[in-house]
Amino acid sequence: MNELPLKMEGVSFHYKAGEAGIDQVGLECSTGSWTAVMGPSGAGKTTLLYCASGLLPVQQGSVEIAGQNIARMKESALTRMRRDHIGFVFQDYNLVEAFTCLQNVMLPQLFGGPKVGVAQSLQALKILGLDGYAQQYPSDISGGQRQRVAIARALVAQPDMIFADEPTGALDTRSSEMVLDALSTLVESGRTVLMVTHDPNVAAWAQRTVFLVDGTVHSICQGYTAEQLSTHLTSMTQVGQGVGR
Ligand SMILES: Nc1ncnc2c1ncn2[C@@H]1O[C@H](COP(=O)(O)OP(=O)(O)OP(=O)(O)O)[C@@H](O)[C@H]1O
Repeated sequence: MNELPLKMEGVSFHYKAGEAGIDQVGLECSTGSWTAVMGPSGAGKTTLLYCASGLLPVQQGSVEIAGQNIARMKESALTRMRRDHIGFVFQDYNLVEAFTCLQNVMLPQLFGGPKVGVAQSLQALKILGLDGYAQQYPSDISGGQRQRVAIARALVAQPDMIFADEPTGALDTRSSEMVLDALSTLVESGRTVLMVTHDPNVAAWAQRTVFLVDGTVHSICQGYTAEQLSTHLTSMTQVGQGVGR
């Protein structure tokens, strides 16, 4: 069995008929790859991520995660799929404030996810530079540390796919680097990451960047530097505004 962790074919979603969304998006992510999604504001980046992860229902096309088409799944099966195969790292961290960092890392098993031991969870916190923070509560730590707790949770749950939406959005440069290092650790351990970002410096950490314009895939750039991505994004923005068409 050698299924792609993520395969999207002809995926369309519109919030209202004839209005903005995404159109006929195709995207394949191979195991252990890191893909960034960039594009002008309103291009459909978050919509793509939500369709890929089953948070929005696909109206046309198919989305396969680990070989299973989620576009036609019932909600209960989709919930199981998310629990067993998907990790989310979003800008608002998704931590439970009433739980310690350690409890947050162990959270997925409360919902029937894979059994994760205390030692394994402490090790994940350690890998993410959070040694000594296990008994702290989210309200007592910084944004970057909170984000790394969310990544530690993704690390122990070992999902096939990790969806990240502006994972460094609210962080300073040093915290951003620690979070991106943490995502690198996940990718090196064979996880697959699809990440939306508006920041070329963040996208440059990924192996390739998909550019969306007006809800469709405009181009895919492999191995670009932050500067090259920035230049490309500027030209996209002009395309998005109708210049250069
Ligand atoms: N809940 C919604 N209802 C209606 N329209 C929406 C909704 N969410 C997003 N849109 C519209 O769909 C389009 C794509 O939005 P999306 O958030 O996916 O873009 P984006 O590329 O992530 O934008 P940004 O970079 O500004 O976050 C935009 O025109 C947006 O206004």
